[in-house]
Amino acid sequence: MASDLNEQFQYNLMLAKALVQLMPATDRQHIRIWFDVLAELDQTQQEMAIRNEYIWFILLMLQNNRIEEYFKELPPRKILPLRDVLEQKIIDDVLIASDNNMSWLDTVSDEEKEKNLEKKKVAPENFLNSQPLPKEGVICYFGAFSDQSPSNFFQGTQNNTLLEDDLISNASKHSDFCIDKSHCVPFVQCPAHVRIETKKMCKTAVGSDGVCCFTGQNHTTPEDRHPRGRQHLVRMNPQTINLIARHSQDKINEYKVKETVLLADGHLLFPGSPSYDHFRNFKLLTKTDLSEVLDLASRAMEIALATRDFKNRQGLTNQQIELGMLQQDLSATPLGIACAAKPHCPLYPVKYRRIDGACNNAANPAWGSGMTPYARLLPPSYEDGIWLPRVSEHEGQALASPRLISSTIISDGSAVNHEHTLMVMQFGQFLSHDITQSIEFSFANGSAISCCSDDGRAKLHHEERHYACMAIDIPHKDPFYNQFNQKCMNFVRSVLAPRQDCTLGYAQQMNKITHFIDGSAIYGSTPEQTGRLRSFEKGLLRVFNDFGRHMLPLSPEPDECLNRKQNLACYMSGDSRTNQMISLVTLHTIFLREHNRLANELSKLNSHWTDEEVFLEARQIVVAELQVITYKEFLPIVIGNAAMEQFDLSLSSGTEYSHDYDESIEPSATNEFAAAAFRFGHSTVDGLLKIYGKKRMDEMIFIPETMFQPSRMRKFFFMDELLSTLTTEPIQQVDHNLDEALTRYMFRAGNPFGIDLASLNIQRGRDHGLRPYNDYRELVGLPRLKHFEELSPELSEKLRKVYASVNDIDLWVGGLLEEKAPGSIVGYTFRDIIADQFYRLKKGDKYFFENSPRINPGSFAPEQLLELRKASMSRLICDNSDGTLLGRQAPSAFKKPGVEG
Ligand code: HEM
Ligand SMILES: [Ca+2]
Repeated sequence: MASDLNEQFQYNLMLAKALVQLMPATDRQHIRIWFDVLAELDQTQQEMAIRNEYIWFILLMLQNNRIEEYFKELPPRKILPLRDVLEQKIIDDVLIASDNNMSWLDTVSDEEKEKNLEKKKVAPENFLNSQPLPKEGVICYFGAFSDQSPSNFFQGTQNNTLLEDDLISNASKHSDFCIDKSHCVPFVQCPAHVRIETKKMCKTAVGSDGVCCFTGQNHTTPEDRHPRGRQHLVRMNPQTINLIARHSQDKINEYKVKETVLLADGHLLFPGSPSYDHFRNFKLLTKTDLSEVLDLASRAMEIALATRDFKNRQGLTNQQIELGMLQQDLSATPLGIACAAKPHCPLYPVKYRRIDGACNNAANPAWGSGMTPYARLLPPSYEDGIWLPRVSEHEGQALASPRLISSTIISDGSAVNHEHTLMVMQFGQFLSHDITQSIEFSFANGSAISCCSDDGRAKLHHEERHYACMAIDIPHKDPFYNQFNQKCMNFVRSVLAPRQDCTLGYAQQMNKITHFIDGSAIYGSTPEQTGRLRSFEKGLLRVFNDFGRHMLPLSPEPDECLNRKQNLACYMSGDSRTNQMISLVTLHTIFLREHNRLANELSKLNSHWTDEEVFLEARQIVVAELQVITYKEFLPIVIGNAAMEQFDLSLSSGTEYSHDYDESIEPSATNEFAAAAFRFGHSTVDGLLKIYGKKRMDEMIFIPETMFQPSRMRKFFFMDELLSTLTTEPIQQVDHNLDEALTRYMFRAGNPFGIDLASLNIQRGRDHGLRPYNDYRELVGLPRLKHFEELSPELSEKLRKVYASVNDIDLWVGGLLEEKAPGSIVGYTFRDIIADQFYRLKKGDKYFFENSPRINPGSFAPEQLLELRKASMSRLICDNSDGTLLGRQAPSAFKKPGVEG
C-alpha cells in the first residue's frame, strides 16, 4: 500500500505511527479499534481514511499541545521537547517499522533499529525540515466545526451507520481524545447524543469534560454526507414540486384575502391597551423595514405550507422533517422565488463590518446578518413537525396554558443577589437587544393583530382569527386577571425567515437584527436606520440637545410612546425597543454619547478625515468597547469563571491578538438562547427603582410607570441618579420569582392591569418550537429528570399540577428553577446555552475586535488593543454621565460596592 501513496501521505503516516508508539497502552487501545475498523475497508477507502482521519488526529493533538501532556503522565520516559521526541521516535521506531512492513502497533527491537538507522542515514535535525509539511489550509480544513469536514468514511449506508455505532460503543466511555473523525466539544455543542445512543466522553482543548462529536455545531443544517441516525433523504419529483408550489401559493393568497377582511372588520389592536404596548416591542421602525420583513415572512410561510403539503402527501414522519431530510435544492423550481437571496459581497476584504452584518463569513455571507433565521441547538419540536405548537408527551393532549403555568409556578417573591448590581440586568437587556429581536406578524399596513375580543373575555372565533394567532387562555380562577374578567391574553406568532439552504423544511423564526455584537442597538441593523441616526457631520450621531444635555434624538413616530404630549420625550435609537424601560434609555444615551465623544476626539486628531471615516472609526471603537465589557465584565458574572474557561471565552490580554476565529462556526443567535435562556434576565428585574438624590431617597418608581414613558429623562438630575441606582442597587436572584411589575402590570399604560411576561416567554418558546426542558438537560450533559422533585422539591406539587409529564416542562421554566451552577447566576442548562452563544459571537465573528490582521481586515494595532481592553462600564459612565451627581464610580459597575473585584 505504501508504494501507492504520495509523499505527503507518507509523511502523515510516519507521524501517525510515531505517535502511536509514544502513547500509553490504554490509548493505543483506541488506535487499535481504529485500525480494526480500517482493516475492513478497501484500499481506496483506507487511503482516504488515513489521509483524513490520521492527520486530523495528529493535528488536533499538536494543536492542543496534548502530546506533551502524554509525556508528563509517563513517568519512566524522559520528557523531551516535542520536536525532539518526534524526531527521535520517528528515527527510532517508525521509519524502520514501516520499511520493514511491520505491524503498526508492534515495537521494534534495538538491534533492528540500529540496522535500519544505518540504512536510512537520515540526520535527525534534518528530518522534519526535509518533509513536506501539511499545508496551512489543511489545518483549517480540520477546524473544530468544519462544515467541510473531509471524511466520507462513514457515509451513507446502513452498514456505515453501524460501524459508527460500533466504534462508539466499543471505545472506552471516557478518554482524552476523540480518535475517529469526531471532535471533543462541550456537551451543548454536540447534539449527536440525541441521535446516537452511546456517547463517548473526552477532554476538550482546555481540559474540561466534553463529548466526541460527529455532527458539529451546525447540526441542524442539512448535511448530505451524514445520515441522521437512520433517517434518509427524501426526494421529490418535479411534478410534485409544481403541485405543492401551486397549493402553497393559493393558500398564501387565501391568507392575504382574509387579512384584508380582518383589517376591515377592525380585528386589530389600538394604542392604549397593554397588548398594544407589547406590540411596540415588535414594531418596525420604517415602512421599508415593514415591507421587507413581511415579504420575507410570506415567502418563508410559503415554504412551510409547501412542506406541510408534501409531508401529508408522502406520509412523512415529524422526525424526517425535524432532522432535515428534505434537502432538495428548490432554487430552480417554482418554489425557488421563496428562497433567501444571498448578499452580494465584494471580493476584496472590507475594513469595516457592514451595518446589516452581511459578508462577515466568506463562504456563508448571510450568516449573522439581520432578517435571517436563528440557529438551533436542537431540531424543533412541533406537533406537525413544521409549525404547529408542540403538545404534551402524555397522549398528545394540549399543554397547559402558559398563564396557568405562570400563575402556579412563578411568584412575586424577592430574593436579592447581594453581589451584583442592577447594571447586570440593564446591560443584559441592552446586550440582548444587540443580538436578537423576533418580530410578530402584523397586518400589511403595520397594524397590530388582535387575537382576543376587544374586552379580553374570549378568544376570537376561528373565522375571525389571523393564522398567526396563538392567544393565551387565562384560566377562570386566575388569581389576578379574574377580577378584571380577562380570559384571553393577546399573543401573535413570530414571523418566519426563508431557509438559507433553499429546501423544504420546518419553520424558522427570523431574527430582525444583526446577530453579532456589533452595536446594532446603537446604530441600527439597516443602512436606512443608520442614516436616520447620523448627523453626517464630523462622524457624529444625531442628538436632542435638551438645554445643553445631549440626549437620544426624539422619535418622529407619533405613537412610539404612551401619552405623547408636548414636552413628553420619546426617544429613537438603533433599536425599536429603547423606550420600553427608562433604565434602558439611559444605557442607550451613554453609548450614544460615547460615540460622539470618540468622534470628537478622532476629528481633533485627524482633521483631514471625512465624516464617513470618523463615523466608521468611532463606531469600530464603540463596538470593541461593547465587546470588552461583555466578555470581561458581564459574562463572567452570568456564567461564572468555570464556564468562561471551559468555553474558552476570556479575551486575550495586553497587546496580544486572538487567533481563535473559526470560519466554520455559525455566529447566529440560537433560538434556544433568544426565546428562553437569555430571558433569565427577566427574573433579575426589581419592580422598584429607588432613586437617591445627593442626601436622601428622592423617588421610588414602580417600573411599569416608566415603560414607554421615559420623560423623566428630561429632569436635570435624573439620569445620573438612575445611573447611581443601577450601579449600587442589587439585582434579584434568578429563580421562580418574577416581579409583579412584569407578570401583572407590564405595559399597563394607565390600565388597571397589564400583561404577563412569564406567559409570553413560555408561549414564545412553544411558538418557536423549543423542545422540552429535559431535552436540553440531556444536551448539556445533565441527566434527564425522571421526577418533578428532582427539579424542585418545593415546587414539585405545583409542577405536577400544570405538567402532565416531566418531559413537558418548558425550557424557560425548567431553566429558571434549576440549581445554580457554581460561580454562575444561572443553572447549568441556561449557562451552557448562553456560553455557547457567546462562543459563536466571538469565534464566529471575523470582525471581533481582537482578531489579528490575518483575519480581521479592520484589525486594531497591538497598542490599541491594550487600551481597548481597559474599557469598562464604569469608565463609560464616568465619561458620559451628566456630571450632576456622579463624581466617582466603583471600578466595576456590575458588582455591589464592597464586593471583591
Ligand atoms: C427591564 C425589564 C424588561 C422588560 C420589561 C422586558 C420585556 C420583554 C418583552 C416584552 C419581550 C418580548 C416577549 C415576547 O413576546 O416574546 C422580551 C424579550 C426578551 N427579553 Fe426582556 N425585558 C426586560 C428585561 C430583560 C433582561 C434584563 C434581559 C436579559 C438579561 C432580557 C432578555 C430578553 C430576551 C433575550 C428577549 C427575546 C428578544 C427577542 O428575541 O425578541 N430582558 N423582554
Ligand atoms: Ca447586533
